[in-house]
Amino acid sequence: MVRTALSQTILEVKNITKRFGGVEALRGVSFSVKKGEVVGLLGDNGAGKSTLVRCISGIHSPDEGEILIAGKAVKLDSPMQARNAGIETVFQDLAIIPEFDVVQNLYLNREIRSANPILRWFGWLDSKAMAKRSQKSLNRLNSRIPSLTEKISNLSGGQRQAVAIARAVSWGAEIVIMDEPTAALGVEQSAQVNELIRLISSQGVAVVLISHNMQHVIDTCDRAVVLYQGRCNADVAIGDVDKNTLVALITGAADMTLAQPA
Ligand SMILES: Nc1ncnc2c1ncn2[C@@H]1O[C@H](COP(=O)(O)OP(=O)(O)OP(=O)(O)O)[C@@H](O)[C@H]1O
Repeated sequence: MVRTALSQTILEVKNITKRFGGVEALRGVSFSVKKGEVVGLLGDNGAGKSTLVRCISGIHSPDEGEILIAGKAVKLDSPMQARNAGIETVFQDLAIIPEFDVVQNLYLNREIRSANPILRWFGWLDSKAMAKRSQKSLNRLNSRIPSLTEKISNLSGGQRQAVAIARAVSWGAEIVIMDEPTAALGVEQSAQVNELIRLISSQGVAVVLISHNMQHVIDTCDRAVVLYQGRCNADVAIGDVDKNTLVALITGAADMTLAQPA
């Protein structure tokens, strides 16, 4: 599926190198993502995908290279700095608390405190405001979540993903990175998550998606960036490749480095 991405480049990763002792996990990786674009980040086990995502999320500091947001170089030395730069990452564990309800999870660590100074002093939260804004965020995503007061443990895997994605975009993220969002889901739930990814991209959010599922990549992404042994092996429009080519790029049987845009 190919959609017209908005033309402004929002994320640029330039020549990122990251070493762990003697292991060079990333060797001069560059790629960029436009507003509203969905880019698949592919690669075999150990290719460097998680390390790259961790550099963009402020968890690892690259040894070399730079990251630009909307054309400006940014220092992402902590997850908070990445968040402040408009980058949200939905990791596989989703970082949601099963015993908490939907609103509590959407506002986890960012609770709205009561407007009343006395109640505020006692640490009271503004539940009404959080519920109202949560409803708005979920409406924006055409949510199928039954109730805001539903405990996360009662939701399906796809609905949990939806809560994690809603939390990411409800804070105004311009770039959302997702690590294997459909890995643990069945066919129908995966399709719903894909729909959600397309929806946020149509609202201008740039999405970087780690996936090992080629059909998912073909169905959801505009472009694929393939890592092989820490290097960028290809940066291709999904319309220009088929599943077999993607697999060949991932295993290193093919290399489209020369075909990449300058
Ligand atoms: N904290 C670390 N310390 C040492 N080596 C690391 C560390 N993190 C990653 N590596 C190494 O860096 C390389 C890239 O690993 P990375 O986890 O980024 O790959 P990946 O593409 O995400 O793999 P997978 O699909 O299996 O998650 C591997 O050789 C890995 O062993």
